[in-house]
Amino acid sequence: MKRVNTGIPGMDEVLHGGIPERNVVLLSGGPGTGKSIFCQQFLYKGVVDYNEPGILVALEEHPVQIRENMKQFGWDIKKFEDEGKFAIIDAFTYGIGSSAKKEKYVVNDPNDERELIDILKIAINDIGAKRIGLDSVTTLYINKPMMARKTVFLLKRVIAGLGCTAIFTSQISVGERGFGGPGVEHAVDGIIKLDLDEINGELNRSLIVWKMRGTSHSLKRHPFDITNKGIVVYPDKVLKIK
Ligand SMILES: Nc1ncnc2c1ncn2[C@@H]1O[C@H](COP(=O)(O)OP(=O)(O)OP(=O)(O)O)[C@@H](O)[C@H]1O
Repeated sequence: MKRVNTGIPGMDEVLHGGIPERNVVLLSGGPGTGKSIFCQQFLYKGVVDYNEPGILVALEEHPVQIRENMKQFGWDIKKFEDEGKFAIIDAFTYGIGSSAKKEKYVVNDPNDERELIDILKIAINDIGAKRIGLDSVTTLYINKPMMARKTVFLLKRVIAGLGCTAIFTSQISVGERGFGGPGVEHAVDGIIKLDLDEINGELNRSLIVWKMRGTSHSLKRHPFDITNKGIVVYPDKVLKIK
């Protein structure tokens, strides 16, 4: 089976070789745990190191802000957007008129999953995308939890059907035990949980792979850092939080 390298140092070791191709992975965590950075690194390194075009579906942040945030890690995506190897789908600035017009791919109503899927399909075909990051999937069903499973399956069919591999970020509260609700947790192919825990007066970052269809993987809680070059995972270290 083909695997997709995450582009995150140490992470492929934790996944025993990378994410199985066409998997949709839920990247779940509380506020500030590093979900957006993980997702952006997966996409950026995909283009730069593996020549795999990527699409970021932006539901939580302004595309301009995303480009700026990525730059602080040295990830300048504008160049790759111009070369047709990277695309941002703006599903954030809807309803505020002119600023949305500056973006090439714009979703006018993210509550209409058909529109989102149509634009996603166009963008995938335009750039030959292999990787999708959707930040965050929570936004798509926060007002309609009964629709979560249906929405995720719709997206999964399109993404896997077109040969892409995806990371969907999922927002949970501090201390919450789940990953984003049963409808979503069972529908996705993989779950990676990012955590921030206070130990001896200091916040510690760690992650754990809860499930990953198509591969064995580490069952340990691995510490990771966010550096000025992005996320680094320590596959040989284990963090005990209890
Ligand atoms: N240049 C940097 N170097 C080190 N750490 C950084 C840097 N930039 C941001 N961070 C850390 O990353 C955190 C934000 O990460 P990120 O935006 O990926 O979180 P998130 O899980 O998506 O959060 P939310 O759900 O609240 O949007 C910051 O709170 C900060 O601790």
